[in-house]
This record gives sequence, C-alpha cells and structure tokens, in this order.
Amino acid sequence: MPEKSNIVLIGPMGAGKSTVGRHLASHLHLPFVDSDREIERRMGVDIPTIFEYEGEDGFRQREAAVIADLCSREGIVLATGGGVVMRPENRECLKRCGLVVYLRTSVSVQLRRTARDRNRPLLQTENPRARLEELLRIRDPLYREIAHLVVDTDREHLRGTVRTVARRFRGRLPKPDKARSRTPVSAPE
Ligand SMILES: Nc1ncnc2c1ncn2[C@@H]1O[C@H](COP(=O)(O)OP(=O)(O)OP(=O)(O)O)[C@@H](O)[C@H]1O
Ligand SMILES: O=C(O)C1=C[C@@H](O)[C@@H](O)[C@H](O)C1
Ligand SMILES: [Mg+2]
Repeated sequence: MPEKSNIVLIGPMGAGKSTVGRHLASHLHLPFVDSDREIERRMGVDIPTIFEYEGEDGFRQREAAVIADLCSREGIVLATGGGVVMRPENRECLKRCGLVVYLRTSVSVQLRRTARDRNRPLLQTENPRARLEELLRIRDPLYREIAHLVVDTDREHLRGTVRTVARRFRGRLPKPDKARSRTPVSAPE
C-alpha cells in the first residue's frame, strides 16, 4: 500500500502523462511535477543532450536520483518518464509514493502523438514503430506490476481520464468523519 498521498502517472512515451498530469493537478489544486522536466532543470540541458553526453545509463542514474527526491514529497501529481520502470529501485519507490496510474496506449496512438516531437532520443531511429513495440513488450508488465489503476487513454479522452483518476484518488482519502473516528482514544487510567 502507498505510504504517501501523491498521484504518480506512468506509461509509455505519448501516453499523455505530462498532459494529463498538468490538467489533473489543476483540477485537484495540487502542485504538478514532471520528472523529465526536473532532470532538465537540475542539469541545465535538455534530455537529448544528456543522452548524447552520458548515454541512456547516465540519464537513468539521474532519473533515479530525481525520483527518490520527488517521492519524499506529499500531495503532488507526478508525471514520470516512459522508462522509469526499468530500474527496480524506482518501481519500489513509486509504489510507496502514492496512487500509481498506468496510462495505457496503443503503439499507433503513441506514434501519432509523438510524431512531431524531437525531444525523445529513443525515437530518433529509422523505425520508431518497431522501437515502441519492443519497449512496450518489455515495459508493459513492469507498468502493470506497480499500477494501482490502469486507464486506457486510446478510449478515454483527456477530460475523461482526468475525472477517472481524480475520482479514484478522492475515494482513497479518508472522509473527515471516518478520519476522526479512527483517531485512537486513550483508555481511562
Ligand atoms: N488523451 C489524449 N488525447 C489526445 N492527445 C493527447 C492525449 N494525451 C496527450 N496527448 C498529446 O500527445 C502528445 C504527447 O503527450 P505527453 O507529452 O503528455 O506524453 P508523455 O506520456 O508525457 O510522454 P513522455 O514519456 O515522452 O514524456 C502531446 O502533444 C499531447 O497534447
Ligand atoms: O521511454 C523512455 O525511455 C523515455 C521517455 C521520456 O519520457 C524521457 O524520460 C526519455 O526520453 C526516455
Ligand atoms: Mg512527459
């Protein structure tokens, strides 16, 4: 069970983690943090540059450090990078960090949503479809391993996804009355 009351969005490139995350945070009046943007902010360069100079391994090390830091926060909506589940320590950390939501998406929709964006080094290949299929084959079981909720973003539009996650999140928060009745009452001496 999660130890903290955050919302963590996981899923492949183009699933909509950053887009859904921003809308969800504004809907719930919570701060929004995107781990990809946080890595770029700390490094002062963009993700393609980190891949160019440090390789994917270097990027993953920086990502793990950022995830560990962000998971110590409380009450945030956290959009993660598509490959965050590759490291077991990230999976452990995220599971405890809050409600983990897997935004599931087909490869065809991922391709459409990422076609114009050059900011994803793993897609700078001759055959992005084959790359996305291979990544999904490896990662889908890992996303599912830590997800508390799976939302199909091919079928649900943006607003529907935000509502579904918000409803589930609110359902997990203790109601004010119930919270009071759970407060331990000390026995008379
Ligand atoms: N539910 C949706 N319906 C239609 N378009 C969407 C939806 N979610 C995201 N998009 C569009 O798809 C593109 C990619 O979305 P986004 O950047 O949020 O994906 P991501 O999961 O954060 O990817 P990455 O792992 O690479 O950071 C954006 O242009 C966004 O506007
Ligand atoms: O799927 C991935 O491995 C990645 C997804 C992006 O969010 C970035 O974290 C980076 O481009 C790597
Ligand atoms: Mg993103």
